[in-house]
Amino acid sequence: MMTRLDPTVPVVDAVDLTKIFPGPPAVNALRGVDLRIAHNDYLAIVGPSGSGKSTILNMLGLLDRPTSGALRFGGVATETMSEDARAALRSEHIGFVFQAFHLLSRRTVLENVMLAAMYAPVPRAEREERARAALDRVGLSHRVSFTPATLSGGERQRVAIARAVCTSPGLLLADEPTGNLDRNSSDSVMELFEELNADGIAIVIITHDDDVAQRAARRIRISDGTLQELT
Ligand SMILES: Nc1ncnc2c1ncn2[C@@H]1O[C@H](COP(=O)(O)OP(=O)(O)OP(=O)(O)O)[C@@H](O)[C@H]1O
Repeated sequence: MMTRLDPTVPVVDAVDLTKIFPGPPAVNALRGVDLRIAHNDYLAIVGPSGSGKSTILNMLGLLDRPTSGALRFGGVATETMSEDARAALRSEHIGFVFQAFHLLSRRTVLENVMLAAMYAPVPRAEREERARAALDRVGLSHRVSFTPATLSGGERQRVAIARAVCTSPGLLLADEPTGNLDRNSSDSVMELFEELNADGIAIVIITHDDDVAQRAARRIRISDGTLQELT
């Protein structure tokens, strides 16, 4: 069964992370990064191209390992974990949203969302109900049997968000989620993030859009692999 993260423990506590891509030439993508994310945080990461935004998001999402440093997820040390154990943590506690939606074009909206539940410890009998609830949550109950191609960009991103949250993760990681959207769709995605955050999901979002960054409660600038908290 699913277990929830303890809200009194940071969702992520990263200390002195470095990441060196060996190359050649070797790239120091993260240089001594400390980052603590609380269960109610809403954090935007901004920074120029190549500064390390995707690299840090991949660490937070347990998709990649640091070269050195420590990263605790929900209070649990992840450095010494097997890939299988990391994948299990990821599918249970972390939702991902991408700029390009990454929906399966031949599947319906409902099937796309149900697929996320298949990879998480959600009992088979609960998957459809969970997926329908998540789609209701993002305002797309009337689109369950459509295919992604028939939806607007904003609707597609809301399906992707439903897919990310249908397993009730404690952390939502979003890489340029509004990068392909017009202002109106972007605003509705941001409203949704604010509601999800108020419901207790920690959110980390990479963005180039100042308006999007301004709506986050916390902002961090990354430049050349070093973090700076903005006030
Ligand atoms: N697999 C890799 N092998 C070698 N170098 C890499 C690899 N991945 C990233 N890098 C380098 O690490 C640095 C940080 O890359 P990263 O993708 O984190 O930047 P970013 O801030 O996300 O950029 P963008 O905004 O363009 O997506 C860059 O110099 C990049 O070239």
